[in-house]
Amino acid sequence: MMPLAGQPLLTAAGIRAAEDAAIAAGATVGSVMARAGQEIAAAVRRLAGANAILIVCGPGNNGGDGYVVARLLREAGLDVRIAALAEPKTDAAKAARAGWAGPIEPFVDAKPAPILIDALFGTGLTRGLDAIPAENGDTSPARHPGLEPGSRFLTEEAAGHRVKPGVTNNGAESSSGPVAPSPAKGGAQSDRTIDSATPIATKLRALADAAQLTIAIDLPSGVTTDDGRVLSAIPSYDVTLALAAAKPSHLLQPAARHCGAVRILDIGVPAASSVQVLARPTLPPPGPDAHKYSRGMVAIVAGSMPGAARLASSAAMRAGAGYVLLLGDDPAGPDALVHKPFSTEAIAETRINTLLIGPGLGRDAAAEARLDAALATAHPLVIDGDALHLLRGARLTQLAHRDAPIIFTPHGGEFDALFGASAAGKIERARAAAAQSGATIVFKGADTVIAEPDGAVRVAPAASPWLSTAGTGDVLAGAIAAMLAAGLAPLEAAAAGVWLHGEAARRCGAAFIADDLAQALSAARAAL
Ligand SMILES: NC(=O)C1=CN([C@@H]2O[C@H](COP(=O)(O)OP(=O)(O)OC[C@H]3O[C@@H](n4cnc5c(N)ncnc54)[C@H](O)[C@@H]3O)[C@@H](O)[C@H]2O)[C@H](O)CC1
Ligand SMILES: [K+]
Repeated sequence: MMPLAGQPLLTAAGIRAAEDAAIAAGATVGSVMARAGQEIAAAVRRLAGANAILIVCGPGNNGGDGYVVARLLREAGLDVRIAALAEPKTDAAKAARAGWAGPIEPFVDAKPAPILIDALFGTGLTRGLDAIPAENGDTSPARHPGLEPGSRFLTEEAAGHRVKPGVTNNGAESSSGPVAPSPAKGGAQSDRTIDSATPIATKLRALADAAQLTIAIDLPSGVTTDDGRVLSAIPSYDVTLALAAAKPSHLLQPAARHCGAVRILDIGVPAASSVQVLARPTLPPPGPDAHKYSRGMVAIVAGSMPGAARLASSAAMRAGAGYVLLLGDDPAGPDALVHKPFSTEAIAETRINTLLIGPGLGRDAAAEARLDAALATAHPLVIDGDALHLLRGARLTQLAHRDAPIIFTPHGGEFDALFGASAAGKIERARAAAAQSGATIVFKGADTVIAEPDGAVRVAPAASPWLSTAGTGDVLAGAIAAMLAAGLAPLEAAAAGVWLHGEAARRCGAAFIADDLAQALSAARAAL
């Protein structure tokens, strides 16, 4: 089982191409499924201990994986039952089904077990779960008033989320040794009678609620593969075992929160992609000949809200910049922070390695003048906050003519204002914005996506939700500016800044403030 960091992210089409390449090299779908089954069964045995297992199988190859796993676990002496949504449709799934000697329960009538394994749908899911007619059960509108197959998806909000303590998306659970079943969960829910006439997602939630450990094979059934959408009111799993490679929906919200801890299983299908999970950066400490300018000089343009620029300055210093210059009228900040009034001469200082503009800049005429002066320099730029709002239109087009790197750090609102709102996935949107602007885009959020104009992408696993407090974006901008000033390429600088920011947040624990976060960057940097 591999953790996510640094791994390629493959779309449904990408994983099909990888599988085709493996088949061209001598594998068969059946041999790949057999290997997948072995890897999943080994992982389940480590996670589930000796507890009884229910595997729910769908009609495609995800269901096929389920049949193989069931056979292997039963051969290993475990108490395994299968409930099927429909007969297998693919040759490989039919062969896997034929290898299962035990009974098969109809999905709608399945009784829960302490361990639930979801093998209903994987990368082949095309619509919401409740739109799928169950062949072994009746989900017709006549039995389910209001359920029109193909026309009604339950909403996420309707689901309510089952949250289990101690399991995080980036892997807090042990990868060896059985997972001790949690104490009986929510008695009322565990004991409730499962109505065999409910739609698929409702039934799946009931089975999950009654289980002590839930494991999704490849993806939680009911999420898309490529863009993080949740199509039905599905449960949140404890563990998702990703086959061959991680998929974007393992990291993109809201799907990611349904995955639990994601582990990748090597099933002999090599995977490569320019879209990758954010990796821990390699940032060597300063060498013996280092001096303040060789470590990088960051200049930060202040504006009408000086606190934001100070936070960014503090972050740049503690992320490792050798010299931080605050250009504005605010004399406050640590003694190590150099202050100068803003002027076109001061901003043109040739020793500046990176100029950061936006935190607390304001949107008035003075702010516009400072932004135009910043854009007129030849410095590498990090553009955040208010400066992104002022960038719309002609200024954005002019940027394409600059030689030095530019990094934009928009949150969702700033991204929409700059590039337009869209229902497309976050990776696709960030890539298009990077290609259009020529800038490296750090599209912030619970699932930060970094995109380069050449199409390279890094996706960050979920960081601490406590980052949702004022000023943390200013800290991120400062950290990224320090990385760019140190000479890292824009993608690496953005990735390192995002990683340091997430690590600093982890170290801060709960209810921290942005000042604490900036302080914690020193320790995050020291951990590398
Ligand atoms: N990645 C690999 O190399 C391997 C992956 N394997 C597993 O196979 C699935 C993908 O299998 P596939 O058969 O393509 O798709 P699914 O099993 O996810 O389901 C497709 C199945 O379901 C039907 N369907 C989909 N959506 C709907 C809907 N809304 N309504 C009705 N029916 C629907 C569709 O028509 C198909 O019949 C992957 O995730 C892995 O788990 C293999 O092990 C091989 C190696
Ligand atoms: K699944």
